[in-house]
Amino acid sequence: MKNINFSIGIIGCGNMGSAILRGLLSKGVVHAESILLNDIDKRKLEDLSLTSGCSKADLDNLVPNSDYIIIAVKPQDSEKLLKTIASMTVNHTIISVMAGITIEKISKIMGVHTPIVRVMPNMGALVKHSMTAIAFNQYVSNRDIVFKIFSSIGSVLEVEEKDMDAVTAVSGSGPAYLFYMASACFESAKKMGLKESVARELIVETLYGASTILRHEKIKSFNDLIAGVASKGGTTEAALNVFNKKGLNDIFIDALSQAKKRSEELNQKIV
Ligand SMILES: NC(=O)C1=CN([C@@H]2O[C@H](COP(=O)(O)OP(=O)(O)OC[C@H]3O[C@@H](n4cnc5c(N)ncnc54)[C@H](O)[C@@H]3O)[C@@H](O)[C@H]2O)C=CC1
Ligand SMILES: O=C(O)[C@@H]1CCC=N1
Repeated sequence: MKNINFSIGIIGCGNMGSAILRGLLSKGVVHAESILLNDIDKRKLEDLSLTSGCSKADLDNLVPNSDYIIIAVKPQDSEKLLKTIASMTVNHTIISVMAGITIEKISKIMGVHTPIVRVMPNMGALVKHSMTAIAFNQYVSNRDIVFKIFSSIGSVLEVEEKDMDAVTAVSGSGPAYLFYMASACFESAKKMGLKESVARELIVETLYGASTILRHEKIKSFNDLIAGVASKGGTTEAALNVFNKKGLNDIFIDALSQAKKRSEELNQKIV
């Protein structure tokens, strides 16, 4: 990817902030010298700075020297931080990856004309397979750069901001649902007497194969894909009958709607 001349500040270098950083560097979107890092956890910051070659910076150094500021702290930690950086920003583009916090809330603190991007990536970012949804306010002029930043960690999709809480429930939290399912299959495999190493290999490769099929067969319905596995009167059908009888579909609907509701609640917790 062609290197472009702009600078990025990342505030919050935990799971998501550091995954974005690695994507940016490995895809050559910006050089390490053009990225500044900030985190209240000094040890984490030191380690990441050493391994990435990016400088650490206090906020009063990071903000004036970054064109794009990525906020990757927990939503609950954001209000004080946003208030602190509000007085230092001029023409900066603020990119929030925080669950729940709306563009309206951020602009209330940062100023109404501030260019703001609300982004929802996911943990696929660790292996450059994030599904990242992006919503802009009207003041963002350089959308291409935002797409480039997040293309470095996987796929990107522009969405309407009103859909972001649902997106968060579906793809933001989504990897955890699949890990949960993997864990449930693992427990069940062990109960049936399989060795842990065997069970893990079976589950991991099965998920990998199934997600690869999903990607290749984008136009096939999910039900057709299920039908391709489940023979009439066979083993899969026996398992699916239990899912249906116990209402697993409704459990998913309930669970994801709780995740969406929580995203909305997080927004109520600031200003
Ligand atoms: N982990 C995930 O799968 C996803 C997370 N997100 C969002 O990304 C954000 C970060 O989540 P994670 O990386 O998982 O959390 P994390 O806890 O791993 O990282 C947050 C980092 O922010 C730092 N921090 C806290 N207050 C700070 C402050 N005032 N100034 C500077 N640094 C500060 C913490 O020390 C920590 O290193 C959250 O808002 C979350 O909603 C979005 C999509 C997926
Ligand atoms: O659980 C959370 O709140 C964050 C947002 C999506 C994934 N992790």
